[in-house]
Parts: sequence; structure tokens; C-alpha cells
Amino acid sequence: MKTLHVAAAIIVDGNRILAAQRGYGPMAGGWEFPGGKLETGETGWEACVREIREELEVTVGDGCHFVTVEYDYPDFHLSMECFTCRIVDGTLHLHAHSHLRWVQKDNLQAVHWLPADLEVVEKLEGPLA
Ligand SMILES: Nc1nc2c([nH]c(=O)n2[C@H]2C[C@H](O)[C@@H](COP(=O)(O)OP(=O)(O)OP(=O)(O)O)O2)c(=O)[nH]1
Repeated sequence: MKTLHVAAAIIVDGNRILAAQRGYGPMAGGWEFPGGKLETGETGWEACVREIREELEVTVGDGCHFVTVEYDYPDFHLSMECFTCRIVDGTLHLHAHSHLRWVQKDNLQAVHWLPADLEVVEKLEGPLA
């Protein structure tokens, strides 16, 4: 089974986290942490910063590795490095998603996360997040 290497941003603003709804493809409608596939030679964090600029037109900083999710979808394996970070420059715009929503940390189940993201959400709800 092929493996997709993805970097995702857990963008934090106080008690809120940014959730993005996929607007196209087989997982359209599901909510995720914005990000995308690593390009050759990139670190996870470099890919995260690039993808967030491309998708949302903002620069993220203060990246801190939070978790790497290993998840088997029916047709591929997902290896997803997730970084907590914050917006340090720019204003949010929608390019790759249909909606954005700031979700309170204590109400993360308010949106329907993609299956691989549930592990991240559970960890964010835990005492050490
Ligand atoms: N960015 C992101 N992708 C996720 C998350 N959870 C999850 O299962 N995925 C999956 C969806 C996609 O199959 C893959 C990410 O790839 P991607 O964002 O480049 O999406 P894509 O293949 O549709 O992109 P593209 O080549 O059309 O630009 O990982 C998440 O929280 N963030």
C-alpha cells in the first residue's frame, strides 16, 4: 500500500483551534487540520509552512511537533506530522477549503473530523495539550 507523507498545522489562537473543511475529492465535507503532502527534500515543518501559505495566505510560526499519526485508509497509508503553531503574519483566505471554523478546545467534537484526525483531537482534549 502506498504511503502519503503529509504535514498538518494545528493553528492555535488562545483557546481556539482552526478547523478546515475539505471542499473536493473523496473526503469532501470532512474537517481537517490544513496542510498537505511533503515535497522532496522538505522537512515536515517546512511543508507545513509552505502549504499553509498556499492554502490560507498566512504565515505560521512557533511550530512545535505535536504528534505523528499513522493511519490506514482503505487505499493508502497516511503518515501525518502535526505541528501546533500560530499565525504570525497575514489574513486568512480560502483557497483549498470550502469553510474555516475556529473551534473551542473544549468543543472540538463540534465538527466532523476526518478519521485519521480523531487521534489528534483526542490528544488535544487531553491534559497535556
Ligand atoms: N491536510 C490534511 N490532510 C489530511 C488530514 N487528515 C487526513 O486524513 N488527511 C488526508 C486527506 C488526503 O488524502 C491527505 C492529504 O493530502 P492533501 O492535503 O495534499 O490532499 P489531496 O491529496 O486532496 O491534495 P492535492 O494533491 O489535490 O493537492 O491526507 C488532515 O488533518 N490534514
